[in-house]
Amino acid sequence: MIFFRKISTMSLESAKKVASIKAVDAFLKSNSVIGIGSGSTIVYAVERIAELVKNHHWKIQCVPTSFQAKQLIHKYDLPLTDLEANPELDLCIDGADEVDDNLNLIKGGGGCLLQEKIVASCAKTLVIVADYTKNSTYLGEQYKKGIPIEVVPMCYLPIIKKIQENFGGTVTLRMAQSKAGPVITDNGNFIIDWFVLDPKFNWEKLNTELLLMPGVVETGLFINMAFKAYFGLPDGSVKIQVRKDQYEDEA
Ligand SMILES: O=C[C@H](O)[C@H](O)[C@H](O)COP(=O)(O)O
Repeated sequence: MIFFRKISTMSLESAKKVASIKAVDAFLKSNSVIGIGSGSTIVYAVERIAELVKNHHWKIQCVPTSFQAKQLIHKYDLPLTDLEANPELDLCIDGADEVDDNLNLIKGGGGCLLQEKIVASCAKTLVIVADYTKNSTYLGEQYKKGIPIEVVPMCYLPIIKKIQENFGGTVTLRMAQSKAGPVITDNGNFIIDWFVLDPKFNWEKLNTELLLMPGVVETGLFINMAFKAYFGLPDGSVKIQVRKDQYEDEA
């Protein structure tokens, strides 16, 4: 039993790695400013970025999307920058918790959605790297942990109540694992997770309505933002998916 579990964990990690390598090889160019996403998959992308930068003496600058991303940039000795020095990015590469068939995303499973969305919104191109478990037809098909929403701490309870009353489902405050109390984001806020994943939802409209609620800082719904997603598959190959309204100029 233990043996089989180990095999399946290894293949998931390899899937993250092959997807990351393929995406970075396709999109990374010298003299560019890159947004670095957060999570476990992005680690492989940063590893590959560092390899290419070192081997080809490329010049790039990296904008982090979280404390973790900043640490990764330092670890791999990549040049760190920010949106003040570089308000426009050439590329942002990031992971996702789920990707639907038109490249709408759920993000924030690791609590990093706000800076991720800001940095992605400043990039010409957002590329997603993920393993095969993230590749869904609709949001909520496989990701069962709810939609992460970052909120101002003082009003987490009224927001929970309003979301439940207005949209249904249940919303929970995300609690920390190794600390008493809630998860505190890199921005000093709380995360609530909304458990209603109805495939019939108009996610764009819903996202706008959530963002209009005072105290909601950002949602983990990334609608019409990603250009291309790379999914590592169990057999070692990579599936590439492009947003339907985008012109495909690179296979
Ligand atoms: O808050 C976390 C971020 O949105 C991550 O990009 C997302 O959770 C995917 O992470 P992972 O690559 O670990 O699945």
